[in-house]
Amino acid sequence: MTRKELIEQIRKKQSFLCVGLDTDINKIPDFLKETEDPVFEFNKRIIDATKDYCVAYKPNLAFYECQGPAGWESLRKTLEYIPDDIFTIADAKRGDIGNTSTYYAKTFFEYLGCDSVTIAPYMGEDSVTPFLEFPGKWAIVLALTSNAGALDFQMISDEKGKRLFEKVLEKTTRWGTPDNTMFVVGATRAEGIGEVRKLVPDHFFLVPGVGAQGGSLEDVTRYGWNEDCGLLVNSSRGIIYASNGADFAEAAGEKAAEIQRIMEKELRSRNF
Ligand SMILES: O=c1ccn([C@@H]2O[C@H](COP(=O)(O)O)[C@@H](O)[C@H]2O)c(=O)[nH]1
Repeated sequence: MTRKELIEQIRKKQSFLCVGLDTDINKIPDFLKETEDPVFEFNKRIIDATKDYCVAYKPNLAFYECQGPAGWESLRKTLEYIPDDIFTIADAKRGDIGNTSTYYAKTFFEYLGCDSVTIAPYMGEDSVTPFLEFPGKWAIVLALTSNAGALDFQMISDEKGKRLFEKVLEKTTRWGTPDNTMFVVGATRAEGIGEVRKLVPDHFFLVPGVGAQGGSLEDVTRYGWNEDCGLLVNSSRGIIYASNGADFAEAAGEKAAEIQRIMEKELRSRNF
């Protein structure tokens, strides 16, 4: 999906919500466990209930890979089921020597047909650029993450006071463009979102950390907004486990609709 198409979807749906498909087999309602593919059946119902309120889905690979070949099949079927006009993110946090990164890119972009994949940039240029060679596809590079451990490396400063996450932004913006690169910036660091926005005014941010991790949607919008919206805000557990009963899909739909209404207010107040 191109940037123009993504922005069109945000305008049309008045939403910049990404629903995280972190589908934990242990949290799936019992009645679905009797089906042939419980993870897919769960996701299918979540997608049916939430697709009108979101512009992106983000399956996190950990929840699928742990199931072996069956998990990969659940993931493949899920991605195939997601409507074509919704942006898909494989949250896989990949990146390796160039030759290997090319094959990761082929896996996510060609075999699974995802629009984007999350990238850990620690191995540098040749680990990231292979993901930028696929027209219409995106690399979503970890910049300032939402977890406590973000402080261990990302905030380390060099002798001039430049922090590691700033160096990541400076370098990666030279390798790609705002049409094929996004950055992960955690919602738990509202002031950090503002700092990143100043450094990269044009790029889209994937922002996890609202909902279960406590980040504020209003703060994310205040600090992260750019003239194209520039935000995809993810919530996983807060939506897909809004209820653990037979009404789980209905509850997920209600939660997604509630977030979309807040987003619509934010978008309209900026004449978007
Ligand atoms: O900085 C980061 C990067 C990725 N994540 C991932 O996003 C979701 C968040 O799930 P919630 O249930 O909404 O907390 C999950 O897949 C993480 O692995 C992140 O949280 N922070």
